[in-house]
Amino acid sequence: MSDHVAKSQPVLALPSNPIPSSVTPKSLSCSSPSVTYISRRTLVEVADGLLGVMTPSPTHMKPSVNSDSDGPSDEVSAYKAWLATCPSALSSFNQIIGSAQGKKIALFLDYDGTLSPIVNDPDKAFMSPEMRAAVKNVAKFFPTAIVSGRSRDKVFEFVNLKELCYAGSHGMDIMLSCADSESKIEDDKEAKLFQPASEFLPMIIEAYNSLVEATRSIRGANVENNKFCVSVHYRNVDKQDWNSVAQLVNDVLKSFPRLKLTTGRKVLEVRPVIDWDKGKAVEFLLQSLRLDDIGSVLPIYIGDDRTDEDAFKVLRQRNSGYGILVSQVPKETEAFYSLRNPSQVKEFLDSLVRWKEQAQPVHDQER
Ligand SMILES: O=P(O)(O)OC[C@H]1O[C@H](O[C@H]2O[C@H](CO)[C@@H](O)[C@H](O)[C@H]2O)[C@H](O)[C@@H](O)[C@@H]1O
Repeated sequence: MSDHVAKSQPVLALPSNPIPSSVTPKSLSCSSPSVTYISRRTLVEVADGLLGVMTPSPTHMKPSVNSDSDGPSDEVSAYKAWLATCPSALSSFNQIIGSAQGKKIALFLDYDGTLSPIVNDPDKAFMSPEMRAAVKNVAKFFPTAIVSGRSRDKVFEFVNLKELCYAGSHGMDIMLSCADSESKIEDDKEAKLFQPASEFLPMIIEAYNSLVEATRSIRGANVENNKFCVSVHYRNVDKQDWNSVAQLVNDVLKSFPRLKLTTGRKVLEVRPVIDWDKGKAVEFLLQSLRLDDIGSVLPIYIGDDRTDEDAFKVLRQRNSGYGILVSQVPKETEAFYSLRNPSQVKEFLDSLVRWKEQAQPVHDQER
C-alpha cells in the first residue's frame, strides 16, 4: 500500500465486527494463533492503511499487495520457517492417514483459490479437467462437499459433479444431495435444502443493485451477486482507487444495517448479519449427513481464504479433523496443515485416492 493511500484516508465507518489486524512474525503459528483484533472503525488507522480492509489476508506475516506470487529469497525462507509450524499436508500425509485409520474421512473443499487458481475475471475461474477428475475420484471414496462464497448454482456450474454436496453463499445455501447411504435424507428437494438467510433475499437484491450503481464510476470494480451475499471485487481496480471502493461500499451499507462486511482476496463481501458461516455450515453438514461421530469420522477441510478460517476453527474446537490452508505465504491460521496452491491440492486428493485404492479395491469400498 502506498503512503499516498495510507495517509489520505478518512476513517471509514465500517461495521463494527472485529477482523484481525496484521501480526508480527513472532506470533505466527499454524497451531497457536495469536491475532490482535481491532474494530473495523479504526481500520484505516492501522499502519498498513487500507491493508486492514483490503488484502487477501490482513494476517500475512508481511502484508503485500503482490503476495499472491512468490517473493524474493527472504520471503521464501519465511515460508520455509512457517512450514515448521504449519506443515505441508503432502509431507505429513502419513500422519494424516494415520489419524484416519478405522475412520471415514469426510472432505470439505473451498472452490476459488483451492480447486481453481485465482484469476482476474471471477467468471473465468474454471477448474481444470484434471482437478475435476481428482475431485470426482475422491468423492467415490469419501463423502465430499464444496463450501464456497459463490452462489450454489454458480459453483455447481464450475464443478459440475452431481455426486457432491454444495454449500454456496458462504454456507447460507446448502443442498444435501450428496450420495451417502447413511444420511437417510428423504428424496425430496425441499427437505434437502437449507437456507438460513432466506428472509434476506430481497434485501440482498436491493443491496446488489445499489452496489452496482455506486461503483459504476470505478474502473475495474465488479459486483457479483452470490444470492445470499454480494462480492465487490477490486482486483482489477487501480490501487489508488481501492479506498474509494471501500468508501462507496461503506456508504451503501449505511442503508442496510442488517448486512455486514467481511473481506476476502481482493474482494469485499456483503452478507446478512446472521450468526452463520462456513464453520457453521460444516457442522450442519456433518450432523445432517450423520458424520458427526468424532470416533468414527475424520473431517478434512481445505481452503485458502479468511472465510475458511471459521471452518478450520470448528474442526480445531471439536478436536476432530484437520483444516488445511492453501497459501503461498505464511499466514496466521487455525488450520493444522498447509498446501501451496491448487496443484498441491490435486496432489493431496490423488494421494487420498491412491491410499484408499491400495487399502481396498474400489468395488469393495463403503463410502
Ligand atoms: O469461498 P470461495 O469459493 O473461495 O469464494 C470466495 C470468493 O471467490 C471468488 O473471488 C475470488 O476468486 C476470483 C477468481 O479467481 C478472483 O478474481 C477474486 O479476486 C477472488 O476474491 C468469487 O468471485 C467471490 O464471489 C467469492 O466470494
